Amino acid sequence: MTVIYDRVALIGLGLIAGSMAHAMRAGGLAGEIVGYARSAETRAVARDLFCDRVCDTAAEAVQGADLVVLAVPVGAMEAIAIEIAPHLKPGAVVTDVGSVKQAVVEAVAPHIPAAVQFIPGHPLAGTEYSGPRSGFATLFQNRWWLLTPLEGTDPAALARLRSLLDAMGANVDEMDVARHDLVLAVVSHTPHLIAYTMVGVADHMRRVSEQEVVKYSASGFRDFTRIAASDPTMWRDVFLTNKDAVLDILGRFTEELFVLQRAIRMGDGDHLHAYFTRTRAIRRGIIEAGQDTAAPDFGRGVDPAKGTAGE
Ligand SMILES: NC(=O)C1=CN([C@@H]2O[C@H](COP(=O)(O)OP(=O)(O)OC[C@H]3O[C@@H](n4cnc5c(N)ncnc54)[C@H](O)[C@@H]3O)[C@@H](O)[C@H]2O)C=CC1
Ligand SMILES: O=C(O)C(=O)Cc1ccc(O)cc1
Repeated sequence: MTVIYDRVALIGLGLIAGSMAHAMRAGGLAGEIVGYARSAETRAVARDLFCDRVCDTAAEAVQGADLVVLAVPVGAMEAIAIEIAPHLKPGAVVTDVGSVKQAVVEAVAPHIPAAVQFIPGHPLAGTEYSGPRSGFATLFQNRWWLLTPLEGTDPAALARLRSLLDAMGANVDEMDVARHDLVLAVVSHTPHLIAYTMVGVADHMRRVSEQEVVKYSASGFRDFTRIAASDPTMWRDVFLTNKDAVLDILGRFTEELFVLQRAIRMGDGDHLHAYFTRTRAIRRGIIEAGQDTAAPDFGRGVDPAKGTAGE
């Protein structure tokens, strides 16, 4: 039980902020946890469940805070940064948890005073649930937490933030901002878009085939529905702000899809078999690297590297 920051301010009190607060409380990592959310109802729930104190404005919440965490949708970051900037304590650290980094850096960094360090971050951990009741202390256990420090970041401030994330159970890594957005477009953003699309197709089908799609949905589709139940505001902002990287990956995805489509049409079993053998090896590589719990799980719940994947 070592206090790492005397006062932590959480701006936005949903899944991620709530999980951070639970984890900090469980580990005794913060002297005081102060929170701000737009709605009085969210503030009241957060006060009951995980905040020591809540404030009616973000400006008030950050006063005297040693660490400020921006945990709102990516599109809301700039307005918050503008509001809190004049009230930040010199020497404080501001971090964020947004799923996209370039857009957040552009929206937030220009407003942060020189006496305050801004260290952007992103936990690769989440669920399809949102809001102040959805958080839990173990969300970040053995999950990646990527930091994308900017030029001139104070090494001591970075080390302190890393020690907090570490104490919450996360595996911390540092990455360049642009690389982060490209990698996340591959492992998280585009897969989410594909899930949204597939569930949309099934919804359309349901109108044709009545209840069968829901009744007989096997686990591949059920995983898609879980992902497609994620917060619409958050994901709208992800796609609007990581536009270039997602469009790049989506272009590659459609090219591959057309090749597979043609192989099916032509009855080219050899092509399909070779392709699926290659993708199975990628899954095996993830398991062997011990990363199966630290990466977003878009899998079918059955491990093809260990047994039969059929159902
Ligand atoms: N949900 C997930 O699986 C993950 C989310 N993230 C990122 O974390 C951030 C927060 O996400 P969650 O905690 O999941 O969301 P959430 O929906 O559970 O909580 C968001 C909070 O922000 C507040 N908020 C929303 N719009 C706002 C606005 N315009 N102005 C001020 N406050 C506003 C909401 O009232 C709520 O308190 C997002 O930037 C998201 O990209 C990062 C990793 C995983
Ligand atoms: O629930 C899932 O499968 C996720 O992929 C969680 C997630 C969502 C958004 C992120 O930026 C990081 C992780």
